[in-house]
Amino acid sequence: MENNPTYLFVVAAALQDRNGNFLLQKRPVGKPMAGLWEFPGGKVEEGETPESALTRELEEELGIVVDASALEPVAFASEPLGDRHLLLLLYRCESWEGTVETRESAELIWVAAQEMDAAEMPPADGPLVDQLKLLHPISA
Ligand SMILES: Nc1nc2c([nH]c(=O)n2[C@@H]2O[C@H](COP(=O)(O)OP(=O)(O)OP(=O)(O)O)[C@@H](O)[C@H]2O)c(=O)[nH]1
Repeated sequence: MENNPTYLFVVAAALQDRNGNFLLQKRPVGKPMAGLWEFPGGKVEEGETPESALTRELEEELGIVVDASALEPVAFASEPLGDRHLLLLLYRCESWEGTVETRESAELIWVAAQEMDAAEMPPADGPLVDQLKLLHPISA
């Protein structure tokens, strides 16, 4: 019988602006996969729900306040990552309070899902981007 994998439980946001573009941030130097573009987010900590973890991460990383009810599940990734197994839940969010600005000296870009193939992203993100391409346009 195989050992159970150790899960790396991560939540991330596809923040969408009024033009339909999504926010990507560059992973800072010093972290694994530094330099790759990713959706803002991070690990779910003990005692947190996925949604509370994501609202915490968005405030820490970008200085915005998001209501959990504004997080719309859109895709997930499940795949080996090093000696662990990544479970990543991606939510779309198109409403928040405050102005998006990095609190972690990360580079930020707003980009259409159709243009994300040009951005170098972690391997788990390819299928997530494909799902974003299928989404309906944002509500007027
Ligand atoms: N935030 C985010 N993480 C991703 C994405 N794709 C992906 O494979 N990951 C992986 O998910 C994990 C997230 O961990 P992290 O180190 O960013 O989380 P964190 O902010 O809680 O980090 P820290 O507390 O260690 O500083 C990393 O292994 C990262 O490579 C993505 O699009 N966004």
